Amino acid sequence: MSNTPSESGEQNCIVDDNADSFDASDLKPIKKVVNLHEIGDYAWTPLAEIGNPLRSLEYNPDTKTLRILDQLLLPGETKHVEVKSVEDGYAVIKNMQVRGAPLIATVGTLSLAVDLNQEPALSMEYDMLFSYIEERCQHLLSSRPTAINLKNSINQIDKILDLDLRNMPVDPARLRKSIQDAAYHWYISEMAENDLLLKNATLCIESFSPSSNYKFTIMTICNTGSLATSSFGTALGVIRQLHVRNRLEKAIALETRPYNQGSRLTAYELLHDKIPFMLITDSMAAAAMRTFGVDAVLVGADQIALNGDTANKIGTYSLAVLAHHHKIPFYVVAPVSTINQRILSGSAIKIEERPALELITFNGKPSAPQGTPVWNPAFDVTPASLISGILTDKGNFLPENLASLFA
Ligand SMILES: CSC[C@H]1O[C@H](OP(=O)(O)O)[C@H](O)[C@@H]1O
Repeated sequence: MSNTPSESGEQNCIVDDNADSFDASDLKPIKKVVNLHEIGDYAWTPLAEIGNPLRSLEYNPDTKTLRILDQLLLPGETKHVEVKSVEDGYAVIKNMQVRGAPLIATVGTLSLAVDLNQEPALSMEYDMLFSYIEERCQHLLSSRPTAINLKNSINQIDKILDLDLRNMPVDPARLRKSIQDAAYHWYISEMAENDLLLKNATLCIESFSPSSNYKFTIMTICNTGSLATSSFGTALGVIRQLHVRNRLEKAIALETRPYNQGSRLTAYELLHDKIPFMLITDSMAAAAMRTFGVDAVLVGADQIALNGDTANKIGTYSLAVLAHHHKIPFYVVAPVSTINQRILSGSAIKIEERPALELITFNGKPSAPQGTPVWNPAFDVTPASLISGILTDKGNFLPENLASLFA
């Protein structure tokens, strides 16, 4: 937005429709992170030692069998679906039976491990198997374009393919096992990185506490918990940690139209864990910030550019603008596997558009006339200027310092 003084001295605002950042120069963005080495001793108990999360998936590495919790049916019905191939993996991701950037990567990669344990892969010669794996990976990648974790997990598979090709003599059984081991390693690593992420992020939030027993009120959007990861979650994982550490007053969860990850999934998780919270509509966010003394907004991510611009569920950008206006710290909580090292800014992030039907129906019933024209992007991009910090498994960063992770 730029102002050009008229002859009378009044200022005429010329709105720059292409401005990708909210530049309210009278409001300085809150930029503050703290890391473990700055705090010293920090009593920490991994959530895994406290309780079991809701499990979004079950994988048996011996039998190579995979089941996922069908999130389209939650909260009304708890039903598991077998994933027996990459095609099944593609379908459950595309249909959002599983969703959440970290979980998408883990389910997609494990579906490849399952696929290679049966025909036709089992009887393929090396060259055909190699091409088959490449094609199946590309198919998985086409399921949902914005969540970068899947691309990063498939990059690991590509590295194995390259290495295996140089390891003579070629052996299809060895190749299958390498890919299956890598998929399982990605799954186990996702859980390990979640613990580190929660330690770093919770420490950072707690370090802003005005007293040692202060309880935080945290606002969050979408679902970033055990139903978006293989473990306890990112932003919602921090809310879990604050609760078990007796440092949470309440969470304020946005329902997150139109898929309603907040009302259907986050409320489901918070009730399951008996965590104090309240559900609000997306349109209530500003009034809630003004009414309930929100201490911080914590959100997840689907893709983070090297400058810290962050793609996340649609509505996140408006939440960042509101947080900025209300002088509330706004944090992105995400594993490093959500960072896209190949892009410098958020303008390069491809935003997935979801089917119109998801916007004009609710629970299968019309919520708008058939044929209503809609715009239904699944994500938006929050500029780094509105982000107080990016909290990761490898440390907490001011957005402008994020690229140092890869220097
Ligand atoms: C752990 S971050 C999950 C991330 O993914 C969600 O999107 P979707 O439900 O469409 O997969 C949302 O953007 C969350 O922040």
